[in-house]
Amino acid sequence: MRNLEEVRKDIDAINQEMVRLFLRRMELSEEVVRYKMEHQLPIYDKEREQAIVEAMVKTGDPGHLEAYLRDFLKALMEISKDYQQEVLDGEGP
Ligand SMILES: O=C(O)C(=O)C[C@]1(C(=O)O)C=C[C@@H](O)C=C1
Repeated sequence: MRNLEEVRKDIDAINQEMVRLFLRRMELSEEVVRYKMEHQLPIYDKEREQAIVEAMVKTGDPGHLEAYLRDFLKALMEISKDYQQEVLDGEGP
């Protein structure tokens, strides 16, 4: 078994990548909501969310971690929608 410090180093590296990707995803989410505002479309798109989760479960092949992957993706989209609502309300950048 590897020691705690080594494993934490790997987690730190993953966190760095994830933060970069998360912030990029949020930028794209803002782009989407600005499009939606212009075209009078609702923030919430149930079909799109379901399609994302199913596609990621299929390609990610998470095995026994499937429920956690589903929770992770749903949490990401909740955060994305919160941000979109903020932009819509005019509180965004
Ligand atoms: O694809 C969209 O329509 C988005 O607004 C993006 C996004 C997401 O964060 O993935 C957010 C809200 C929608 O309910 C679906 C997906």
